Amino acid sequence: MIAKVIVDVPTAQTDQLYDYTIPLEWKVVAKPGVRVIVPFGRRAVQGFLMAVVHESEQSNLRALIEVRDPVPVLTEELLALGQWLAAETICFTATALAAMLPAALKAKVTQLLTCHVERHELPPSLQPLFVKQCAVPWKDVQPVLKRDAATVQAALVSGIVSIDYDVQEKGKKRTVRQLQRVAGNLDEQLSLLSAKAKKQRALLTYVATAEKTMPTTVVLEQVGTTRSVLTPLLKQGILYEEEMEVYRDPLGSTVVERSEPLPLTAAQQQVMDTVQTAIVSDCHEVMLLHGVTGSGKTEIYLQAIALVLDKGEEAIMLVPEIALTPQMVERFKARFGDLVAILHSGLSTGEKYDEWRKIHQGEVRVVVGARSAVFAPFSRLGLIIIDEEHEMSYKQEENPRYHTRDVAIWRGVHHNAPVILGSATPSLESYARAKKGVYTLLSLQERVGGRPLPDVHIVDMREELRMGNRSMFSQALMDALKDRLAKGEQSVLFLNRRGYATFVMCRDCGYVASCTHCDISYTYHRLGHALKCHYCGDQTKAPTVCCECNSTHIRFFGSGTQKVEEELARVLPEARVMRMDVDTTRKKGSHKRLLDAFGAGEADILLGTQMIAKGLDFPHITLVGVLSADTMLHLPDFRSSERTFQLLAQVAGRAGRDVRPGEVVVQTYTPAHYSITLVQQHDYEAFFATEMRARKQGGYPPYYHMALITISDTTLPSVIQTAQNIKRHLTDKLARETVVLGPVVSPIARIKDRYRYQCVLKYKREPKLQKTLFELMRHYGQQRTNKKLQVSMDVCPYFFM
Ligand SMILES: Nc1ncnc2c1ncn2[C@@H]1O[C@H](COP(=O)(O)OP(=O)(O)OP(=O)(O)O)[C@@H](O)[C@H]1O
Ligand SMILES: [Zn+2]
Repeated sequence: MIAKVIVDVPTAQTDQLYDYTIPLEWKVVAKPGVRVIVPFGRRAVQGFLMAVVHESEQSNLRALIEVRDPVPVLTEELLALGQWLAAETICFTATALAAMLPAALKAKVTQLLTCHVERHELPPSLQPLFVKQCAVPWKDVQPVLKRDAATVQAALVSGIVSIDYDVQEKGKKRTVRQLQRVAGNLDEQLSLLSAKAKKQRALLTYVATAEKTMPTTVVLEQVGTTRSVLTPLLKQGILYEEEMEVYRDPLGSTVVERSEPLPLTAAQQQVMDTVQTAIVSDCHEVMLLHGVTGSGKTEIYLQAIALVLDKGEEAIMLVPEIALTPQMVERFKARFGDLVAILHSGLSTGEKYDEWRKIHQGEVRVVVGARSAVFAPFSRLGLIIIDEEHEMSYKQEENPRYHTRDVAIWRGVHHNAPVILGSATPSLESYARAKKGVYTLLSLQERVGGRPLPDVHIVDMREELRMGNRSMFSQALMDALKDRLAKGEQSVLFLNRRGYATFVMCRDCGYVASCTHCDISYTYHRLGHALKCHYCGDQTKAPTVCCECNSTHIRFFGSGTQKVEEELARVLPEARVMRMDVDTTRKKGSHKRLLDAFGAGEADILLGTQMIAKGLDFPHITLVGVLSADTMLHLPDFRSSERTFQLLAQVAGRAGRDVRPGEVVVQTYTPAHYSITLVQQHDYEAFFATEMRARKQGGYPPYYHMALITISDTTLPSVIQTAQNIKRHLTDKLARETVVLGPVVSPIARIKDRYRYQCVLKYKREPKLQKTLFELMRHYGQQRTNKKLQVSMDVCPYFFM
């Protein structure tokens, strides 16, 4: 038997499969999808076992050293997906495969495989091993295996013994000892005990009559006794303890009340009919659900998932990281209870591993999660939903640089399962595809219950300044806030920034404090009076004198959430303000605590960043204020208008979701920009048309494809040299119609002491793209002379910085 292995070595020549013989002791576990340790050159490296075959064309095969998993961690489907992903995104297959696993499995430490006794019918050759304990390291079984392989295999196949990771492994699995009674008649067992041993009798009776097995500690507590009473019962073999795995529960002890499906509105029902047909007919189809904010998209997701579960299949529900609010999670837990696993970056490595294991072992059938949950190892996938499909966080910004939408569609095709993309403001790419009929377009034009979309007022901040108002709040916003305070209604203030001030500048010489390792200005944080670099994390004390001219006129520009909070306290001292940003939600569970408190009416104004733009569904919010709508509009990125429109529409969507109508005040310095005026008119169609014209004119997606190649190195001349070589190579190899822009210096010219240059490709059709980029990757990945050089490639770039 020969194992075909992809080794996890970034400098491997190609994504070639290397062949290894499988030693006898690993045969039972060496299946496609397990991680293995193999000899590679003079080292032992990790790899993925891709296939087991009978013959090899390679000569002088070496044996694999070890198998790391008792059962495959990747299904055959995911192995194939990994190969596709590597080719599509120009990265090594091993990198793509590793991206599908939870962090706990990415650690390089060797996990100990253990052999457990499951039933007391051990074959004689195995008995000596298990006299004292019911689990032994797998390596102890190997000598037996060499002598008597058939018996061991039979014991594994019939489930008398099983192989698993070492349960004691720290941080990976959590276990408790549970108390159980050996089978048999309770009265007979009681008769074995002395009549005077009242505590022992009580304990035994309790265990015998309890409805379910419980941890030993709980039983002892319930019976009101101690371990000393238990010990004799264990010795006599009437009770025994078993190590049981317990999952860490990310929701903690919160009890979620069950919810029932709501009767759908006519518009929802119409959408649901199409979705249902797709689900029932087992056909792959991509549906784009364009539904305005508050139109009841989530209820459709819930009912679609219920249909899939009825069919005995599984569903993946993807939400942007930032929208994965406790509110959202609870809606799914409330409907599907323990059938749901949750995956997001707020979980600890251990919690993520537990949630992943529930999926892997088939204990749950729905996963609600951020980007990487698209790789959930389900085998009977019936539906994938991507909520807020336009969100940038669906694009991974490190290798493999995939877009979640593409992966979801690949899996949908593989499983003959529908994919639903949902958004109030679909990405231009998706909407264009829906208009062309590539996706099925479904739409919900109105809010549930016929509630109106909020009135949007645009305030020209230049005008405010001219009238002498220099504060960060316009008169209109101030009046509206006061009005809500008087009525006891809630408001949301949205600021597209965090920190206290965006940058620190000397008013005399204009010097701006910036990071010494990155060409980016520092952000001032009031806590600790510190300057932080948001790129490399560098931190320093805020200056009191300018380091250029020694002036003391240092000013903190911009307005972060902290500064707005202070300002609010000054101008509206009676208002109870709650601030929600990265700094106030760092602690685990704080996100939920803040939102619960706001929902319970403990604050009048919720002030926050992106974090509050999405998914919030609070009935008492009647006012939304956007402090500065332009922050994103002027970024050097062709998608900046689209992002501005999407974000404003989302934030506005938080207002007036219940009986009382909502109002939105948008403060801006560019009131005439179509991204802003069309939000006021709630006109996505018009925005789409206008923006599509701009894209066509500029030669941008969805009319053209783009690819971004970023070159970075520690010295400027070598970056420029390499960038020019790359440009030449691309121009030589690619079609004449393909435009190769650059090399130019990247918008952020230096990060972590590395200089950065970029080339941008624009093309309609470029059959040689993959091949050419792989050549570059291999060439520069191998150049050992200069380890500092990095060339990164992104074939669907979302960040051009
Ligand atoms: N059929 C229905 N009957 C009554 N209420 C409903 C119905 N469908 C949805 N709702 C309620 O309407 C509100 C808005 O629905 P939901 O949050 O699903 O909208 P959404 O389209 O997902 O919004 P957003 O995109 O803004 O997050 C919720 O409070 C929800 O419980
Ligand atoms: Zn820095």
